[in-house]
Amino acid sequence: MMQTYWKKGIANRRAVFELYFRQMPFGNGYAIFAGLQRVIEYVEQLKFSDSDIEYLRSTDQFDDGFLDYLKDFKFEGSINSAVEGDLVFNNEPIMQVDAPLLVGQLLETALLNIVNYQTLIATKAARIKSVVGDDPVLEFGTRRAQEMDAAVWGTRAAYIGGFDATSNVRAGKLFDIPISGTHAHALVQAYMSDYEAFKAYAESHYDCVFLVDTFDTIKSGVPSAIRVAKEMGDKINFQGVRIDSGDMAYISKRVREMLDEAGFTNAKIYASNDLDEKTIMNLKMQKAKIDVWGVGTKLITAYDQPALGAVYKLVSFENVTGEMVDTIKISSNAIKVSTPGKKQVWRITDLADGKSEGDYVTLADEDPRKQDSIFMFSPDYTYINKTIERFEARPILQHIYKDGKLVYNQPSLQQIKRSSATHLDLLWDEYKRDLNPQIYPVDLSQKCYDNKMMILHDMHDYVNHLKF
Ligand SMILES: Nc1ncnc2c1ncn2[C@@H]1O[C@H](COP(=O)(O)OP(=O)(O)OP(=O)(O)O)[C@@H](O)[C@H]1O
Ligand SMILES: O=P(O)(O)OC[C@H]1O[C@H](OP(=O)(O)OP(=O)(O)O)[C@H](O)[C@@H]1O
Ligand SMILES: O=C(O)c1cccnc1
Repeated sequence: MMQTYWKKGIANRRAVFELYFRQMPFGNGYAIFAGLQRVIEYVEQLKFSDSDIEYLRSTDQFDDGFLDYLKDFKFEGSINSAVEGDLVFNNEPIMQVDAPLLVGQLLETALLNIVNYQTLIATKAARIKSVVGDDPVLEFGTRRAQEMDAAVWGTRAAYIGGFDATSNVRAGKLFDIPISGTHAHALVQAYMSDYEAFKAYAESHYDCVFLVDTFDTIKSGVPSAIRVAKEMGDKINFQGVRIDSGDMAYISKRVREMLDEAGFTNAKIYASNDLDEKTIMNLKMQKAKIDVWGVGTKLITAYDQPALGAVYKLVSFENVTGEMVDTIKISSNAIKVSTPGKKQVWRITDLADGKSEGDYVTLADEDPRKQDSIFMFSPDYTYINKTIERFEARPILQHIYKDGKLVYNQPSLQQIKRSSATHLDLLWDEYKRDLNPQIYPVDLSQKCYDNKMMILHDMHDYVNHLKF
């Protein structure tokens, strides 16, 4: 496509692309945006090396002139985006590229790859965090992640979404995420004895969490952990034990009794084994005595919904006379009809209660802050509407790149994580429940809606009059 644009002389025409997803992941009431840091890293290194160009030449698909042009390629144009940790919803732009057509086109797949994955994992993490409450929850997924990059960036996204620490030490180093972990069954198997293994571990570590389920949790694992903790006394910090199999409600209660009877009332019970928000909620209902949750596979692979499904669509394009013309993608499936025009998303907060009323999608030249009231209506069911009078409108898409230059000061990961929790506080609980949440309104301004309808009718007219 880049070669076509270049050869046909439209490569430098201004094009606006927007990235959005159509359905809320996991049936959740909100999603947590993540991926911007990696998008910036990607854009910063965007160029074609000599070996890239030689490779492209070897495919015999490209003109020499086009390949010469690629030698000096660099990102130019502007990117507006939701910022990491903010809440985002379906059918609203969460990233926007306003750039020469060829540049915007090149970014499509990379941006989708990054935002689709990281937003999905941050959202899954937030769902899990919502059921663990104040208990610590640890990211344990690296061994099951879809390769190493997913493990590291997925860990970062999970941290944004509410996880407290990770067993991925590289993610700890790269992003300053707290690291935490216990030990595996192999250590116990190497000694073929719980007691010998825990003793060896205790003699080589200060902080100790013993994995007690290798042979028999109640008969061997926990008694051995207690014995080692007593023998080592102050020489170690006996943090607790981890259970990784069996009926975790029953076993955790038994383990709690044993630890308490031995005087280790502060020792914590860690649990892992295919946990997710459903199992955790269920274990809590059963009053399982679990203090710390280790979650791996089902978080890092977004097990119950492995793709967010975000798309990247051309919404406006410069015509031959230099005017911007809004574009549409039509489908017989209503949800797949794109909304034309360069847009902005405004989070509307009712000043009376400080809670979010919904998101209001306008064309980019509209500013609801200049209005006394906003008429919000559902674009699918226009009879569902409301007028808001005392409100605050916060723009969700922020300037990240302007005319090729990075203009966004990236906050620290800690700030991002905190901002995510603050944004969630502004959402009514009805949108935050795990099961069948209320649907958060994402409404189009009248101007944006009318523009869409007009273009839709024009395109239908055009198609109906085609003759071949
Ligand atoms: N009391 C409980 N209520 C609901 N789910 C539980 C309870 N206890 C354990 N689970 C979950 O049930 C599943 C049990 O899986 P599975 O049978 O594979 O584990 P296991 O046999 O105990 O151990 P292993 O992983 O070694 O095979 C896990 O997802 C676990 O988190
Ligand atoms: O279950 P997850 O949520 O993915 O959490 C991580 C799992 O990884 C480890 O298991 P391991 O690879 O040793 O296999 P196991 O299932 O036999 O314990 C650990 O003991 C957890 O069970
Ligand atoms: O530290 C742990 O106990 C751990 C880490 C990753 C996966 N499973 C367990």
